Amino acid sequence: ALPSWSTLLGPRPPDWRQVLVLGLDGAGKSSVLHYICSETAKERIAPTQGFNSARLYIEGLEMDLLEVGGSQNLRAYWPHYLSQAHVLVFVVDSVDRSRLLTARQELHALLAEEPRLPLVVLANKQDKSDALSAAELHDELALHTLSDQREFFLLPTSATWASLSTSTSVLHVKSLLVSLLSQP
Ligand SMILES: Nc1nc2c(ncn2[C@@H]2O[C@H](COP(=O)(O)OP(=O)(O)OP(=O)(O)O)[C@@H](O)[C@H]2O)c(=O)[nH]1
Ligand SMILES: [Mg+2]
Repeated sequence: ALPSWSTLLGPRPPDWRQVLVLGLDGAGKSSVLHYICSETAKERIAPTQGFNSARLYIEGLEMDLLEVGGSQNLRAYWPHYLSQAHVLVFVVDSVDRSRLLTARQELHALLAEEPRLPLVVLANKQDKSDALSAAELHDELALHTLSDQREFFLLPTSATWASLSTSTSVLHVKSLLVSLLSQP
């Protein structure tokens, strides 16, 4: 087994929170992270080969956002990070109909391991004209089967610079994370 964080670096500060960001390759995880952490235009975002992380200090919290890449060979690593996460953000490409079933299976496999981990599903790429709506994704991802015990949110998002000032801005995700993680 890998050594735990506390073995390596001592105990986490009490205001430390980890946001685990997962989802299939190309869903938009790195883009979401980028626009949550920096409101600057970015032309190209490369596929994540391993991990991608960012730290935010916000409203008294030290929030680490950890993305594990979504390509098939990296998905095997996903479950390893669940136990230290305070919330799971699962990003879905709302246009990628052919892989919705895969996304659903991967998501439910993760949820089965952590019955109480709060979940935020992002119906991403809402700026595209053929995007499924959040309500359609709710059905396709079988989110009605989630237990009442789990805190759960589903947000329509667009992780693009042009969308930062719109109703699907990822800045709403940032606010949601702050309010979720500020709870004692
Ligand atoms: N139009 C549009 N494009 C997006 C959006 N989010 C991401 N993209 C694009 O989709 C592609 C993949 O985005 P990434 O952020 O790299 O996806 P990822 O989930 O990090 O993928 P991996 O790192 O390979 O697992 C990039 O070309 C992004 O610019 C969105 O909301 N709208
Ligand atoms: Mg990425």
